[in-house]
Amino acid sequence: MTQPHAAGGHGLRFSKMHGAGNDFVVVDLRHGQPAPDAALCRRLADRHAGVGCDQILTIEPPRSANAAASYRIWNADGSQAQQCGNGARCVAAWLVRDGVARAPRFEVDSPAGTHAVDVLPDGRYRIAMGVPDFEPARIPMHGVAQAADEYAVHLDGQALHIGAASMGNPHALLVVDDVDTARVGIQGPALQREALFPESVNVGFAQIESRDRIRLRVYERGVGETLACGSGACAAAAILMRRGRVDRDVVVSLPGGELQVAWPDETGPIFMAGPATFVFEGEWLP
Ligand SMILES: N[C@H](CCC[C@H](N)C(=O)O)C(=O)O
Repeated sequence: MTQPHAAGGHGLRFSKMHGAGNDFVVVDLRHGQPAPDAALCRRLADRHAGVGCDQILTIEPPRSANAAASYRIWNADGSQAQQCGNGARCVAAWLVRDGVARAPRFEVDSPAGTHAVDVLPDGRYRIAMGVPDFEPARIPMHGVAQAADEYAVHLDGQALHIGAASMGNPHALLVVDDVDTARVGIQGPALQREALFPESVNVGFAQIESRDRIRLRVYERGVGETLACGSGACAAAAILMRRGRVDRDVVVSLPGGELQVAWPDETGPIFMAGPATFVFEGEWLP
């Protein structure tokens, strides 16, 4: 596959960004360059021989009438994903810097839908992340007829109870007493391998500190544990709000930073606010 070439250069120009420590290579494909294939994504994501990132985000022409642009998402292992909350904020910041999106409010399209973006006075970005979906067939979960607050799974030699939701991408949640001692590296990949999740799953481990504060670690599909997961923060908050364990507006504290998640109306979108940071600009040499 030929390398997508930026105009004038020999290589692929990119922006390195992160959202609360979840880091990205952002590539502008609005001028017809081909999307990266799985092999190129793996090379870009490699933290020794490549740039190093959790996901690759592409900026592409809008798919809906009023959006400034659309984006797509590839994990470090080359697999494609339908949503990336931290990535959505970085795409929004990229579009504002590029001048194609006008603060304070515009829209972006993801594979999961169209999202309103608010540029907040403190420099954070708030994304309407869509309505969390608890329907097992759409998460997807295999062999589960009815949505429930908890599902029993036998994992890591224990009988565990998980929550599950889709933000366009699949999420499972385990509530733990202490995220610092949670068996993230064992139970995360083990749950991903379960037939229960035919498309694998992002696995969150949540400690409820108060009714308006959750600590969360996420073992992501296609990456492993990341410093933050925006769609995972939304899924965790939505699951715990639905169970009545937390209020409708919570701080989600992840190893890489804090996100604010609010879900005022169960029939409406869940909102996630947080930072988006530019780190450097680069050129990928073929
Ligand atoms: N690993 C995820 C995609 C990235 C999600 C995460 N980085 C976020 O901020 O939402 C998946 O395969 O569904």
